[in-house]
Amino acid sequence: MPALSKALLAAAVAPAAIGAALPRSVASGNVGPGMSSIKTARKVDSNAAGHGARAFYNAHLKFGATPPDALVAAVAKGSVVTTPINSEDEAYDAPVSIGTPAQPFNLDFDTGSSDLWVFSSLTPSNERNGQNIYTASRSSTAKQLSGESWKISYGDGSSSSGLVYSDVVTIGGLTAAGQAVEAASRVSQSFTSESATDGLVGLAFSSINTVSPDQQTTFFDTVKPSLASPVFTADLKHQAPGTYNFGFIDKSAFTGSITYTPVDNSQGFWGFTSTGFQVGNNDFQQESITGIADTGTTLLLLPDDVVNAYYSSVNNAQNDQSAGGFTVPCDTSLPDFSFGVGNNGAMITIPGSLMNLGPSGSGNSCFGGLQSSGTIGTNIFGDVALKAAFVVFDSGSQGQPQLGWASK
Ligand SMILES: Cc1noc(C)c1CN(C)Cc1cc2n(n1)CCN(c1cc(N)ncn1)C2
Repeated sequence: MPALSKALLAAAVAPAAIGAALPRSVASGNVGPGMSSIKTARKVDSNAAGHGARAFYNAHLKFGATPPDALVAAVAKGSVVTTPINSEDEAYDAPVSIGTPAQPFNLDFDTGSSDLWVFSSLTPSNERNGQNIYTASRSSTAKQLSGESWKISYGDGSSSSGLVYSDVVTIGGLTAAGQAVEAASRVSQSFTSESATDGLVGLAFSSINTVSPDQQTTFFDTVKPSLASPVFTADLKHQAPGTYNFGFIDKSAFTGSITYTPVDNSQGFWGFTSTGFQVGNNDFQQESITGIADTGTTLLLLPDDVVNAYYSSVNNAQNDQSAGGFTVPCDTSLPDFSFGVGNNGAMITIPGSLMNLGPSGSGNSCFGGLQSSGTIGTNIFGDVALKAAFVVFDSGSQGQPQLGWASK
């Protein structure tokens, strides 16, 4: 390409690029000598209604301007408290309202699945155990998606299935109108027994939502266009309330800096590769450990070599098949476990105290928080790992999805 036209092309692109970054009023006055402006047709996409507001809002922040109130209101953010369902931090529930008038639920936010499902008036009474139930006929905004159904099974063998409605879903002040609400017409025993949990909010990628024949979007994907930033964060705590935030990063919630690492979402999960591990103050062991960030799994499930390295440093630890895995003496102080993230040497350290999940149910031994990922087919960074970190689930603020990890 001859030099002149290359320069013109560069000049032609520059104002358009600057215009895209700045509020329109500034961009149109920005055409100077040797520059030209390109009128772009504004593509109106009803699904992306929030994109313009988000770009305008971010342009204000980028140039140190205070966004007008109306603009702040137009870019949504949400924040909801999440609480362990028991003293072993087996899962974390958060309050969710569905329908008009609002029907309240406590749902397990699960970054390892992508269905929002609830116990319902369709769930047989012998499969209920005090859970709140969704009754679509009592919601003026509920509409059944006719011909649609769902069926899901989880890594631990539990499962549920049912019919599908669209309704209004509100989490932490964020409202998703027309969200797919999957009403359970059956649930497996382990859900029946879990009286504290009324269902799940799937926060993995919508590509693995199970509604058929028309796959539905997760709550996060439904509200994403209106968010100030296409992210949510998980700040889980040990035996204490934590927080899920949507649309923003709370800089007061973590220490140091956030280290980002690319996400492989080809399987629908928040997949990433850890750079290795460290037991206590031993040397860091470089080892690519590919797995998923999964708030719906209680444990940290890693390869056998990692698990053996950890428990070989614990006196009287044993792989007790009657307990279902590695156990430790309950009065033992356990070594910390660290795993590497990103390519700058950053590590997340799980204190030894969080590596003990309490009585194993056999003898006076306690169940280890780190267990073998063995035959699962992937490693799983579940709650034992996630509660030691502030985790950013970023679906694309920089283009491709990424996970951010910070200590706290
Ligand atoms: C197990 C379990 N996890 O939290 C709780 C609560 C339990 C046990 N509880 C009695 C019942 C139960 C079983 C499951 N859940 N709840 C949550 C979803 N499950 C997942 C999600 C996911 N991403 N990966 C694997 N299973 C299985």
